[in-house]
Amino acid sequence: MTDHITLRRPDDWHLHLRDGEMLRAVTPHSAGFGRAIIMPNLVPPVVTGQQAAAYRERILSALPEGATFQPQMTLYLTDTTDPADVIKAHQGDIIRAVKLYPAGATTNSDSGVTDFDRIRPVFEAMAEAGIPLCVHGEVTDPDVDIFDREAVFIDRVLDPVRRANPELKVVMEHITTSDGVAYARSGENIGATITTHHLVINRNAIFAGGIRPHYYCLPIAKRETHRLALREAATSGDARFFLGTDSAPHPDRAKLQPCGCAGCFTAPNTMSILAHVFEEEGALDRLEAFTSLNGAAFYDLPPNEDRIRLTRRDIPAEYPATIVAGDETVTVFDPGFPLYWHLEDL
Ligand SMILES: NC(=O)N[C@@H](CC(=O)O)C(=O)O
Ligand SMILES: [Zn+2]
Ligand SMILES: [Zn+2]
Repeated sequence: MTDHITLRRPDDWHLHLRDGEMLRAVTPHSAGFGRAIIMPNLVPPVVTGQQAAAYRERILSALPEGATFQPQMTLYLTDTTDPADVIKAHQGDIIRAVKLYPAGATTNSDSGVTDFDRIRPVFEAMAEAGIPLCVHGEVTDPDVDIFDREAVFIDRVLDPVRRANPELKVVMEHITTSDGVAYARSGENIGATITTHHLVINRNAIFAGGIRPHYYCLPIAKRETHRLALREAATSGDARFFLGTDSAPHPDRAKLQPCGCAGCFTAPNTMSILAHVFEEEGALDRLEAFTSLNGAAFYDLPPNEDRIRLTRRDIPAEYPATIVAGDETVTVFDPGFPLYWHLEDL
């Protein structure tokens, strides 16, 4: 049995680091990644190049000594985003991508896009400059069942946007369904991130013996057939699929509420969980493609040069059940199985 694997340093193509005390508490847990696409859904959101540059500095100051982590910033697209500002921020090497949240789809998305016609000039400018659009792909129509919102988004929004802008590079963020997998496979200029937790849990986990707020995230976990489709895609080696953990910390106080926040905090144990999943699928030799090669290639970046090692030991890796952020605690995602793969920095 394989007992260790060496990978190029992984990247996380979808990450929430928040701000303030939370930023300082969670950033060290992602510092072992080479790069990460940093989500802009702060309060208020990161909408200008200037705000992205300032946020980048705050992230860099929260890194532990010696970390090589490079935050890749994004702008939060609104109905009033100025195409010229997007282009300028990209040319100035401040941003790597632009993030589309349909208004109201998820955490801190109130300023998201309500009118796709108004932002057409932004898409055109991005397509021309080769700036990827990262999409939270769920419709917000309350008449659409929450488990169908991704599939309906593909038909009603994503496919029309891509037909109107075939040159626009699009990342379907945190896909959760076989529909998402099939759509990502269907065309050009498209990629899809898959989270760690959606490879592990299906929707039963949210209701196992009672309500489990720490397994509630958006898009919500779907039925088992979809989890299996995600596993197949992630472990297939297909270059269109890559890791975006969507590690999304919330204070436990905000999760454990009558109306609790969506998000799973997976940064501390992601690589150990992924090694477990890929081993179960007999695909350890394709873990590096998923975590360290495919995403970089999509973003036209070279893979990281340095390496990490994962070693399988008899004693499970230890990780904290919660971390402290100022006066708050944040619960770490519990995959429900022991983690025998230990991560070492080389
Ligand atoms: N994934 C989540 O459940 N939550 C994310 C937002 C998002 O990525 O949609 C967050 O910012 O908390
Ligand atoms: Zn999202
Ligand atoms: Zn997210």
